[in-house]
Amino acid sequence: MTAQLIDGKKVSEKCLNTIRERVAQRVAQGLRVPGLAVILVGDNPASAVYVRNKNMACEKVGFQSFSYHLPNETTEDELLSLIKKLNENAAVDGILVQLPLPPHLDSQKILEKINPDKDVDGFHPYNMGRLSQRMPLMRPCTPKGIMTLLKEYNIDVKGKKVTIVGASNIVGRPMALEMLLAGATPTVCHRFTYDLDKEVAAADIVVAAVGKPKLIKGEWLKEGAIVVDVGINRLENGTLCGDVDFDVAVERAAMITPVPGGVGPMTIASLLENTLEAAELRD
Ligand SMILES: Nc1nc(=O)c2c([nH]1)NC[C@@H]1CN(c3ccc(C(=O)N[C@@H](CCC(=O)O)C(=O)O)cc3)C=[N+]21
Repeated sequence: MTAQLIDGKKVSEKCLNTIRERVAQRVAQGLRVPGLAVILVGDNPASAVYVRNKNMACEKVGFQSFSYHLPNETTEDELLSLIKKLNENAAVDGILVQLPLPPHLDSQKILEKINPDKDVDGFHPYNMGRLSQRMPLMRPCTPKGIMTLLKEYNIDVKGKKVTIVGASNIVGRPMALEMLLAGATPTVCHRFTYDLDKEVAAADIVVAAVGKPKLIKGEWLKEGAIVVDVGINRLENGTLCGDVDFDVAVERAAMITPVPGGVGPMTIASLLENTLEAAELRD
């Protein structure tokens, strides 16, 4: 069996079209265009690519985008005063501080200063707490995008065993909360997990979010599993590769997301959805 590809690029374009129409309706009603502010500190080359993709997506849907590229030496006070200014700016509905930040900046401390109503990443403890208590407001973009993608492909997660590999604040943990909310039975694996291969083999759905190329072997998968690969690893030859050994996995899985063109574009679609929702809530 060869797995069906889950086309995140296609689904994300459909999401962006819906957003574009809703923005046009807002404008027709005399409402303001949603505004998204993206702050990039330093010059991580991968971050620069993502920020460019976000700006292009904003343009596509008709959002106003505010882009801040600060030098690597930016101090905590300087970054906090920019966040304060954006919290107070009525034209800004969403604020995103691109991670990772340079090591001298404490990202947790900084993210907590974003007004939770404008926290379109969903990383503020208030929004994480809301999700953990089954009352989500702003939902972290990558897990949200994955839930949208599964729904588009009519994959019902209720009752399914879902193994999530990676327990980060930005993907693994909120992914587990989204899966719980949707009625799945999630298991979260991390660096101290014994027998990762057995945890993966038990899963109906595997979500890989560790950032280690081909860590998840195709042979581990249950025959007919659904595989969601969040990893974006740039190899020395310049090509991108996921956390799953795709070539073997594609022969065992029923469905699989490619890298690129899988989860990445859905993350951006969710970010724009969150920004539109933030604007609607602030109207
Ligand atoms: N505060 C914050 N929020 C984030 O949402 C956030 C972040 N920081 N830091 C980095 C990660 C990563 N991320 C991606 C966004 C788009 C693609 C994307 O568009 N990927 C395309 C192209 C990838 C490429 O060509 O490099 C694809 O997978 O097809 C990937 C990854 C958002 N992140």
